[in-house]
Amino acid sequence: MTTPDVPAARPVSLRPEHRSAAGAERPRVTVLAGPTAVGKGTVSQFIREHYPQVWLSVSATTRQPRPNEREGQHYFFVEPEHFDELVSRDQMLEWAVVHGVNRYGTRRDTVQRALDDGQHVLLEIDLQGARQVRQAMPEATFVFLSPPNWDELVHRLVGRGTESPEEQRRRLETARMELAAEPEFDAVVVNDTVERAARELVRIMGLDPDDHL
Ligand SMILES: Nc1nc2c(ncn2[C@@H]2O[C@H](COP(=O)(O)OP(=O)(O)O)[C@@H](O)[C@H]2O)c(=O)[nH]1
Ligand SMILES: Nc1ncnc2c1ncn2[C@@H]1O[C@H](COP(=O)(O)OP(=O)(O)O)[C@@H](O)[C@H]1O
Repeated sequence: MTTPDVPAARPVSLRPEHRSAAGAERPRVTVLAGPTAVGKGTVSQFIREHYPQVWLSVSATTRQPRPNEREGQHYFFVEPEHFDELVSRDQMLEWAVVHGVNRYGTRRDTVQRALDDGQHVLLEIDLQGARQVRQAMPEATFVFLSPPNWDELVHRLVGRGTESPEEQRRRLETARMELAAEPEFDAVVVNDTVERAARELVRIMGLDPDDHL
């Protein structure tokens, strides 16, 4: 995990109308973070399929697409030069180098547009990005997705089979650090089963988990 040398994140505006009716203090932006392979992508995908009332941000990344991934659906796959340009033009709400090589970031304008449209925004990002959003938007809700236990996390990482043993070791080292950051978050959701975790997350967002497709 590398901390990028970026200036303090500039906020998108969170006006009163960006807060839900459930409470004046409940913001419409929720950040979901957690260690590698805990199931962030899986829970996010469940929410994408079942809760269209949630606007799930699509990140830009410099990494190569995996065979099952679609441009604009999982990520916007961009060249490193394009990513540089987005950063230098201050178009990233947050960004980070994740797992040592690739950059990932959230575009400020798309988040702003979703908020202006009255949507409930969910950002699935890494810990470094969550900390940047915390600076930019302290009113947002920060949710940590946690594994039932360490062995299950290892099992999920190995079972996914997308990383070499060397890369798995590296990610597990990072995961230990990430797990230690749990107290920084407003809420912890244990990803025991995908549906239960997704429902809990939706409830934390101030939405009705029974209101789904
Ligand atoms: N900071 C930041 N992290 C992101 C963003 N999008 C994805 N990530 C994180 O990047 C990491 C790698 O994601 P990915 O390449 O899909 O690999 P995987 O999560 O290990 O399957 C995960 O921890 C994501 O949460 C983003 O826009 N900003
Ligand atoms: N609740 C769960 N129970 C069992 N396996 C899960 C669960 N959530 C995710 N997985 C599996 O764990 C692996 C890692 O999930 P993924 O969503 O890729 O993690 P992340 O995005 O956090 O890196 C995948 O193989 C996925 O199918």
